[in-house]
Amino acid sequence: MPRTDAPPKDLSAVRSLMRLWPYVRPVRTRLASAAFVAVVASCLGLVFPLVLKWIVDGPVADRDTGGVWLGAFMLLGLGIAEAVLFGLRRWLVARPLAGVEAAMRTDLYRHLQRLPVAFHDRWASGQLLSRGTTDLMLLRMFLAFPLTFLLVNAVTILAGFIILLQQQWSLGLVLLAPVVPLVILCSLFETKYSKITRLSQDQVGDLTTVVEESVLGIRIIKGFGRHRSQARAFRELSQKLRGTELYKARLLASIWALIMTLPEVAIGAALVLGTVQVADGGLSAGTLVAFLSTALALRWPVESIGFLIAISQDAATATTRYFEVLDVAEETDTATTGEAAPDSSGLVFDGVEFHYPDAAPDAPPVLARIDLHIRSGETMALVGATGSGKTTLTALVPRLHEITGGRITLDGQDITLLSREQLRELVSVAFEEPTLFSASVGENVLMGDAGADDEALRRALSVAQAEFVHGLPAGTSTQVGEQGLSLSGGQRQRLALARAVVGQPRFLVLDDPLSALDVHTEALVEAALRQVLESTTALVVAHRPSTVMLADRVALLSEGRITAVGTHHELLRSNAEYAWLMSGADANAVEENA
Ligand SMILES: Nc1ncnc2c1ncn2[C@@H]1O[C@H](COP(=O)(O)OP(=O)(O)OP(=O)(O)O)[C@@H](O)[C@H]1O
Repeated sequence: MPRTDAPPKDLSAVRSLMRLWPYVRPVRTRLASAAFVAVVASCLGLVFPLVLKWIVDGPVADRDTGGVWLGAFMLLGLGIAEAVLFGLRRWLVARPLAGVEAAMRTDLYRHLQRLPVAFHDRWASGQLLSRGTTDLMLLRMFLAFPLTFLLVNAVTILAGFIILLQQQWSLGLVLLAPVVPLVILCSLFETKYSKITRLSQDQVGDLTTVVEESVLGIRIIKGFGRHRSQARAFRELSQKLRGTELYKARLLASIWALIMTLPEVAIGAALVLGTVQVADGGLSAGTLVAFLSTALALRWPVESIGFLIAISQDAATATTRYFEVLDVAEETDTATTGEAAPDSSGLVFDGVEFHYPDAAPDAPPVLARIDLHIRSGETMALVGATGSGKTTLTALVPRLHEITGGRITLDGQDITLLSREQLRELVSVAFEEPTLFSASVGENVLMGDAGADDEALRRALSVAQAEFVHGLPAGTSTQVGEQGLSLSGGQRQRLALARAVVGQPRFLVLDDPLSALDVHTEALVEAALRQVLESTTALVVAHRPSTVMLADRVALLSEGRITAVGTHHELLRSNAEYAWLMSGADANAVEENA
């Protein structure tokens, strides 16, 4: 399973979250208004004790029933106003935050499409999926709730303590006493929690990868009766995640217990001291009621801090994980206008060298000193033992991987100096593993040339001997299932071939495109392909003599080097490795047909 390669950057939570600013900027007015409304609503909660003080020291002490009713209506009005303001806050943030999440998800998807193949080789798909789903959901939750409430609670606590100190400064100081230990405890908690939250989110990514692999590989799992071992592997991973989540919960529970206990003890102490002061006549009963009501009103803002810090830390980790992907450089376009005018020299590999970015530094290159000239209009077959580097060589032409030495030219133009758009117009590819998308048959083929018309589609289907599509329930509009799994391997390969030829490219790169066809269909496709190859310059990876026969010449790739070039018959006579490879293929073909 490929894994992520980005080392987690040790950014503080605030610095990580600051990176969200470009996405939050467009909705900053709404968010600021929502925060303002929430601050007002929360501070309204602090007015209740003042009204209570007025009721106790005024109408209750004076036995004024009318005054008590007036106080009760004031309290009711305050309650309604508080509820309406909190509702307004929710309404203000809901729509813009859904927009922020959608914009971030779109950017991530767009960026993933532009990242080099080497990146996708290294990163597990589940890690990318979890960043685009759970991580973004965490971020939306953070922007909707903790971001506002950290501010709201801070303002409320500040305002509350000013009121408390004004009412009775000595009791206020008693309540302030737990602040210092709480700040120290919260900062210790944050450090521990940030590590465990990173681990948990990475484990969610690993779990997503396993689910995705199992769903895509369900045929293999069932075919080999591996469902029990797969389920066991999944259980082990989910147990690990469960352990991490339980540890997280324990951490959260312990900080929450401390955050709740210390203020409660302080309130208890203030209550005892306050009662003594009332008994001594140094404090009015109304002031003590107001004081204690204010302290109780501050309980939730204080107690929720642990929970808010935890969600903020989850969000900071999610932000780091999101930007780990977004910070990876996209493929660059180095197109220059001063490039030589095209000639008709065909496809030339000139001293090409390549090693995979993740290969060990001392490992020999996968391809070394490749010099190969495929003349304009010529078809060159590429033959070699398994693992000799054929697929790698074909992937270099459309720049799925960047060469690490030498150069490749198409009709005299260096491929690294062409824009990717120009390159895609010149070169078409079909791989051994034909990938189709959840779209109609026609749309899948037209991916090869978005501007192609119905006539071009019909011609491409005919060339690839894919006329079976006309017999499908909705013809070319028939939807193919995920990854084309509703079609047979041979049908998928023919559609992939049709996709490669639909744009009538000048250069065609085919990686053993006929491997999944039966002998009769292969003969038909070959006949049609022969016509296409006449008008293009082609490099075709071939394993069987029948495919080699389509080519004008053959290049033999051996351990990453071109060791012989010639016609099929020349090489059969003069090259033992080639003769062995071809006879091996023959033997296989005989076995297959037996
Ligand atoms: N993404 C990758 N990262 C590192 N090494 C790779 C990667 N892909 C392939 N290789 C290595 O490069 C070498 C050549 O692989 P390649 O797929 O090009 O061979 P091939 O000739 O096409 O084989 P086959 O005929 O079996 O398809 C192999 O040793 C393989 O292990």
